[in-house]
Amino acid sequence: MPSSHVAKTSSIKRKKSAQSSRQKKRIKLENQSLNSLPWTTFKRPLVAGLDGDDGILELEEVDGVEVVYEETPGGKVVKFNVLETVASSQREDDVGIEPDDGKDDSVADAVEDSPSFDSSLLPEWIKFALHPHLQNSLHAQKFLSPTPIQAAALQPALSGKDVVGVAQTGSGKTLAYGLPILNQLLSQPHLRTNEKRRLQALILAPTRELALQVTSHLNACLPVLEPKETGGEQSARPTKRLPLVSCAAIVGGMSSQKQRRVLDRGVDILVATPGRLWDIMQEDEELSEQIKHIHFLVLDEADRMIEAGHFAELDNILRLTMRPNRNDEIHEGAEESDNSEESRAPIQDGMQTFVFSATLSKDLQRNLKRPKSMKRGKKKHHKPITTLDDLLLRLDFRDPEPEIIDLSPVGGIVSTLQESKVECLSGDKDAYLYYFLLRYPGRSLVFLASIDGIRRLSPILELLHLKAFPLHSQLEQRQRLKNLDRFKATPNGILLATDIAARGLDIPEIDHVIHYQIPRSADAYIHRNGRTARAMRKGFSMLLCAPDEKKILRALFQSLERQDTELSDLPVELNMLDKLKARVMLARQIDTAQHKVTKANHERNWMKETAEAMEIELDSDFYNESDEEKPSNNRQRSTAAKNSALKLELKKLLAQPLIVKGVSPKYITSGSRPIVDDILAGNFHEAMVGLKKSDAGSDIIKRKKKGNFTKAEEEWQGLGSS
Ligand SMILES: Nc1ncnc2c1ncn2[C@@H]1O[C@H](COP(=O)(O)OP(=O)(O)OP(=O)(O)O)[C@@H](O)[C@H]1O
Repeated sequence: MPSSHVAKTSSIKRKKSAQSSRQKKRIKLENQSLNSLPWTTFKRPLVAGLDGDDGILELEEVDGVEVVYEETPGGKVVKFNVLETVASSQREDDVGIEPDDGKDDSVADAVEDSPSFDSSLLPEWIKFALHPHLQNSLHAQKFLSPTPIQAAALQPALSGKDVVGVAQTGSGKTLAYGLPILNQLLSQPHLRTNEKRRLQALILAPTRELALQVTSHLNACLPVLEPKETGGEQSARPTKRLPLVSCAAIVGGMSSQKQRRVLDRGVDILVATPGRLWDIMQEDEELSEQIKHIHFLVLDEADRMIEAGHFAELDNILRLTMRPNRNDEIHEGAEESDNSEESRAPIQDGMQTFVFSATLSKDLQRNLKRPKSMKRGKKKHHKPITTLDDLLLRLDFRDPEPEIIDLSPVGGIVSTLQESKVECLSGDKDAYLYYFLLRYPGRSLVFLASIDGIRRLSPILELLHLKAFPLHSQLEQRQRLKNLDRFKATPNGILLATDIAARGLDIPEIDHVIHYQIPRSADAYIHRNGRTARAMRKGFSMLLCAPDEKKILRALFQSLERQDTELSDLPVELNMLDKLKARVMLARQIDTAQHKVTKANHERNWMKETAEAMEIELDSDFYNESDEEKPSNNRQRSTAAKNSALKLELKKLLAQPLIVKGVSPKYITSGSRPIVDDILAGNFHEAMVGLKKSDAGSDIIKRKKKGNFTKAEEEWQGLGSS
């Protein structure tokens, strides 16, 4: 069992022994295999307890199971007896609802729980006639009206059409495709049977985090069926309630054993990253077979899936969803598929396809509109897919005229977003970033071009007492999720991320997005910015632009059909910046010195360990030299002393108040910038004496003269605070 996935069998035993033997006798026992036990995720606090857990990402427990050791001729055998009357609630947290084997007759109970809903409470949703469960959850989540993309996509999707939806980041695309799927599944007769569920919908997402997020988002719209109390002797024990619709995630980096178990029990909706899904499909013919018969196929952030290099897996998975004749056409001339025989099996003809993204080119949308015959003619000469256009043109839309809904704003600007830039030398970027983070406290997501950049910046910000968490592909999955959790739970937290965090992540209340380097493409710029200003909230983005990046910035804006001059310059208190530069310099020096010591120690230890392992004797020179580097020797002591001195100096600098030019902290009513009124009004900046508390967007607006505002800035002023 992987370390990230530990079963709490000890607690099972405890719980079991606490029961009265009288009750035990009355309960019928059924022997089951380990994988078919009614596992449920063990709820742990979000942040507390994350440390010291040996990196365990997720715990599972089973309730009502007796572990029995049986003596057999072959030795001792462990058996698991499940108490038939007992089962736990099936709701899982981030990985989705884990459905059961469907043998329990409480399914009918679940269906009877269908609530009625007073639709007049949600007048804006009435015309979609959604299932009462969905209306209930929309109301509970305070989604009182559909977002524009939901309003536009729901009608065609509910009436069975294929939909390609393009809408700005944070505009509610997940439910634009999710509600039609959930609506259909909630109304299906299969819920009234005890059969194992067959896969109905497959949602493909480019990253693990996005797949998990989509799963939670959909699960949040499903009713939570409380365990039902049974009367009489067993009244203390709840009976199992099956989820009406089960939605689970299959992603890399998490226990594949558990994910297989979830699949074995049957799910209605599978949200997956192509890589892990394909891995599992290789060993699970039944799953491949089920995918051929799905009713809904969704590609979320399809363009990113191409960037992430999931071509082969994606292509293989998509082939299974094609009708046989279409599959032949598309792959004519291409390599023979491993599944060519299977792909001739009858396919679910009524499959609906939904493709959603914030960025799909107009050309592509036009191409999708073209008659099928033209597309086919063109495809015959095509090589294997390498672009999004290739991929989408290969999708086997059953609908001859997929509904194309493009609500993307011109140039990708979200109206609630205020964009800005700071032009500075490369070497000054750390200081400007530090200035921004101190001047405008809030939750900030900083995008860097490389993992090395994150590794360099992370300790510097820590030395400056800022709470920064890294997120990049070389971190283990559990560390990635941990850091995301910490970032979400830390007020004024900072996430240092590569473009892995650019798409789809819906982290509430990100106030600022900072581009430490110019993003590689216009799409990346749009998606990165899309992590803030979501769901009509205000957001702010800032680009740090070095002289050699200006050309790239201009080109990037040209491809967005915009001018880079539209970006406002962030006002900066330059004398404050000088003080911050000194702190940053010191932090860098300390980090470099620490890095040198760690590196030297690593190398020395490595040499010694390798020599020992290979039973080689090292030269006496090595010991003489390395003796000099022992912690007790002079050189080491002097390095340590230097480091301590630097740290002390930084400590002093950090303790000194940052005072704006013209302010007299002693005589607060005098000086060229009297601060008494701000102090009395409680409107003073805590870290920078002499400045008012404010947000970056308002500071830009204040500096501009009336009439010089861009359209976006005018709209931004009309919004309330976020
Ligand atoms: N009808 C609604 N009313 C209010 N909030 C909503 C509504 N629908 C969705 N939301 C909220 O809006 C936020 C953004 O939704 P979602 O993640 O689906 O956006 P998206 O368009 O997929 O973004 P991205 O392109 O960045 O992936 C979520 O927090 C979601 O809960």
